Amino acid sequence: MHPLRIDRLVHRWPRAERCTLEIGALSLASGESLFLYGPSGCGKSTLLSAIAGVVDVPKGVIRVAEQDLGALRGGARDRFRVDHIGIIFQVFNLVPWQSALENVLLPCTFSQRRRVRAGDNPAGTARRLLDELGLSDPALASKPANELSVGQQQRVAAARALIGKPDLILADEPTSALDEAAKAAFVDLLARECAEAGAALLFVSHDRSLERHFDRSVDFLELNRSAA
Ligand SMILES: Nc1ncnc2c1ncn2[C@@H]1O[C@H](COP(=O)(O)OP(=O)(O)OP(=O)(O)O)[C@@H](O)[C@H]1O
Repeated sequence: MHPLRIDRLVHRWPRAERCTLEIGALSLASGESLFLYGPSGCGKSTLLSAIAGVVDVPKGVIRVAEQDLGALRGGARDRFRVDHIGIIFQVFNLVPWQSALENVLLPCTFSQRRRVRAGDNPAGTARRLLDELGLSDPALASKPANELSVGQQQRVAAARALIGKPDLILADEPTSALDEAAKAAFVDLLARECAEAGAALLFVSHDRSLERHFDRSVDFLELNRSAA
């Protein structure tokens, strides 16, 4: 089973002069981590949005866990996304008034698959993930997300993406607010947690200093013919 397989993908934003994406092929094996690097504005976030099924692609096929996303519509696509994909956004998109623990458990409230895969005690699993990601203090787990530091919020977002073992984790430059040492530590931890959960990791960034933490790295401008 491939967590991700992309074939001849083309995407153009409305009113854009040219295509943002023209990608021949890209695939990820289970447990594999891929670092996709490229300059600001080259289309990395657009690619992740297409894989997450939040923007439509008029041409090409995106398969997540062997499911063709183009064959799913509306609610079915939304359910598929939360069942199979964990997403760490550039801005973490935490629910600000909910505690760190409640934020981590969110996918389990929307997805039965994630709830079952989180084990008999999803709250215990959430605490373990927070602990492994460096938020072991119970006082932090019960704090509202908007009272956490940026680095702490990032760890909550990573735990939320990982809970219930989705097949694929998409990470959109989640380290931009951190200093060099914290960045490296976070990426290392994230790659390890993904490998342990058997999830494939697609991490996009402009910062090549992070490259060494991943199994494979690809230059977005080479992958994407529209940049040529
Ligand atoms: N919702 C949108 N509507 C129209 N155009 C968009 C939209 N989102 C992005 N774009 C355009 O698509 C191109 C690629 O943007 P994208 O955000 O994918 O780049 P990126 O590589 O992720 O950049 P960054 O590293 O700065 O986040 C840009 O020219 C941008 O203006």
